[in-house]
Amino acid sequence: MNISNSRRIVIKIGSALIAPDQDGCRARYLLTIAQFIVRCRSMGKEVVLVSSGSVAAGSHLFPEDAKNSSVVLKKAMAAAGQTEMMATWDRFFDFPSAQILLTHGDLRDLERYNSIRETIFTLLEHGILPIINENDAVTSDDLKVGDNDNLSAMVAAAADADVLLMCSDVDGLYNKNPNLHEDAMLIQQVSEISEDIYAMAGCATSTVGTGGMKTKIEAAEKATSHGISTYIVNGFKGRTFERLLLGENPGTVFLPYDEPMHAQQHWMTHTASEQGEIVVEHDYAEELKDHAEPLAASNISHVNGEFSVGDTVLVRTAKGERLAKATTNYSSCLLNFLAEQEETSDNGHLQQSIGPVISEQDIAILEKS
Ligand SMILES: Nc1ncnc2c1ncn2[C@@H]1O[C@H](COP(=O)(O)OP(=O)(O)O)[C@@H](O)[C@H]1O
Ligand SMILES: N[C@@H](CCC(=O)OP(=O)(O)O)C(=O)O
Repeated sequence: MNISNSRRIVIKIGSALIAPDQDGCRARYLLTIAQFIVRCRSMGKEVVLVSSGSVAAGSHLFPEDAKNSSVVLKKAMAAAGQTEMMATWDRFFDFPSAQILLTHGDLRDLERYNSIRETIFTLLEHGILPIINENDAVTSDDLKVGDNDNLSAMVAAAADADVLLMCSDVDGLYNKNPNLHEDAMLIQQVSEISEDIYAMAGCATSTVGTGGMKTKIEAAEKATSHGISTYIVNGFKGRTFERLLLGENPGTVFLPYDEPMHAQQHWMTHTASEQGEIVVEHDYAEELKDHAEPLAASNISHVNGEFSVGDTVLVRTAKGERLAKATTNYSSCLLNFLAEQEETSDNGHLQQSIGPVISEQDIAILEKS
């Protein structure tokens, strides 16, 4: 899938394109990108924008010595910069745009995730451009995605997009950081995201970027496993967008999986985070390596952490091997109670009397890492 034959595109814009001088938003690069969005829409494609840059855009409103800033100041910069960024985007368009600010706390909760999907679909249906960013002003370590590359991949999956386009400050993925190595070579196509691909990725070298190439590869893995073709391209160059409209690849393309995951399995694997762990007996672990099997209470060795009915849990072996993520039908409290009864009283049959702790369709088997 390329831009010319795509139906729904998520475009992610890095901070350096929004605020290249780190003193507020600049139109220098955004104008070309906005024109690209207008062209895509006039070709009948639906576009969702994931825009970074609120911190970079807001930093000039704070004293110079605050720039190497504390987390609290960064949140304040994000809150102030977000309005400036939205106003800048809005100036370029003669159609309405809408702001959606998200945290990982929102995306990993299935009810809120579905509500986000509905909002995106309704906006698109009415010709409104959704502009999404992490809600940096309210996040904590526990709640945040932390970088907009991974956020854009989660959004692309939620929006049922067929292309994810990450616009950065380099031409694509190189075999090593091109800003540090003159002989670095551009990788034009990645058909499988292996450890070797991750090994090529370094950190961000700009003062405004977050995550560098590592988070872009993580994002590509999330998106391609959902069947979404993923591009990393240079947003500084106008030619990038002309080539994309011609159906060409001006940067690096990551090919989608031949057999993408089902939506719920994808959400569990790549978006939901585990609330606790269920450690399973050896025989069940062996079966799970082959195929998803309902988990009976008697297959459980013990549980770790606190979780409620409907939460996502990690299923692992006693040795720590990560086997699957799954939705649990019982709380940790009830499972601990049953285990206690099994050990201390004649009520061991209680374990047999309940239904599966995890149902077959609620298991997402994890690839071996
Ligand atoms: N193998 C690599 N190929 C390309 N860029 C790399 C690589 N390793 C590290 N980088 C760095 O990643 C940066 C892009 O990431 P980042 O600064 O987070 O951009 P953005 O703001 O677009 O998300 C590049 O400017 C470069 O310094
Ligand atoms: N949410 C942050 C952006 C975080 C981020 O991932 O930045 P970038 O690496 O420039 O895409 C902000 O708006 O400043």
